[in-house]
Amino acid sequence: MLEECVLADSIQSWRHVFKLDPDKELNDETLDAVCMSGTDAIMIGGSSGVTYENTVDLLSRVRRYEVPCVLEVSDLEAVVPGFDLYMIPMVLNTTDSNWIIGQHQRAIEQFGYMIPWDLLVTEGYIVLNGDSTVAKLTSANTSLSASAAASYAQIADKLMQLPIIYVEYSGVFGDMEMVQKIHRGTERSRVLYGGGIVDKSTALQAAAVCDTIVVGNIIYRDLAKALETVAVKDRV
Ligand SMILES: CC(C)=CCC/C(C)=C/CC/C(C)=C/CC/C(C)=C/CC/C(C)=C/CC/C(C)=C/CC/C(C)=C/COP(=O)(O)OP(=O)(O)O
Ligand SMILES: O=P(O)(O)OC[C@@H](O)CO
Ligand SMILES: [Mg+2]
Repeated sequence: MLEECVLADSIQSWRHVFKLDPDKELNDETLDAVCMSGTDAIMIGGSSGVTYENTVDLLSRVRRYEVPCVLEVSDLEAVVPGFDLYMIPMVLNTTDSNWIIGQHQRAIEQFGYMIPWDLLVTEGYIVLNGDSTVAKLTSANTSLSASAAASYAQIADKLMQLPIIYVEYSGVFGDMEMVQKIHRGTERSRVLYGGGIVDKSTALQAAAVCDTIVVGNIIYRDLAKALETVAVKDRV
């Protein structure tokens, strides 16, 4: 559990994050290896099938460990108290305002005075894998040139001053030149990259062009390969 005074600032030092999906089965042995791996944080989230029940269940299991645990909010029904931080995605390249501000407006109206604002961290998502569930769900315009993607990132960094830009290729390894261009054009926002990191090699390639890598699906397919990715923490 993080100390309150360093909560939101702590993301500035993260190099590696494991993302766990409450909608997927994970045995205790695998969870133990993930939580004890040396990763900087566990992010709980998914784009479908996330419920209050499966989120509470996973949080309570991760809480047996000291590693920070944050919730990436994708569904209001699954907002569970007790996380270290709440990551709030806004999809910058959506064609439907619901995914950039609509759900957020309704959430704030519904939760009102209960919102622990200090624990909320906004993520400007740039969704780039057109075949992913998240791209389809959010009607993202994924056919972007590198300069178009970089300009979305500059909106997040300079106009909106968001703490995080999340370059999301969920399911496939992305275009590292594009990620590098996004990163180079960003001054203040931390650039997270996720998608198709499946071993030490892909982890190192991605880590070279962003601030923080996020590793998801491989945990469920090949634990040993997933654990290799933590090696990025040894490199500057
Ligand atoms: C008392 C207490 C604890 C209160 C909590 C306070 C709180 C958190 C209040 C809510 C404040 C707020 C503004 C909430 C926003 C609500 C909301 C639902 C916003 C919409 C978020 C959004 C844009 C969702 C779209 C999907 C998305 C971007 C999800 C992020 C995670 C993601 C991309 C997972 C990928 O999942 P995966 O399953 O791997 O996907 P693929 O199948 O595509 O591979
Ligand atoms: O599941 P993968 O492809 O590793 O992607 C991680 C994360 O960016 C998903 O939101
Ligand atoms: Mg996933």
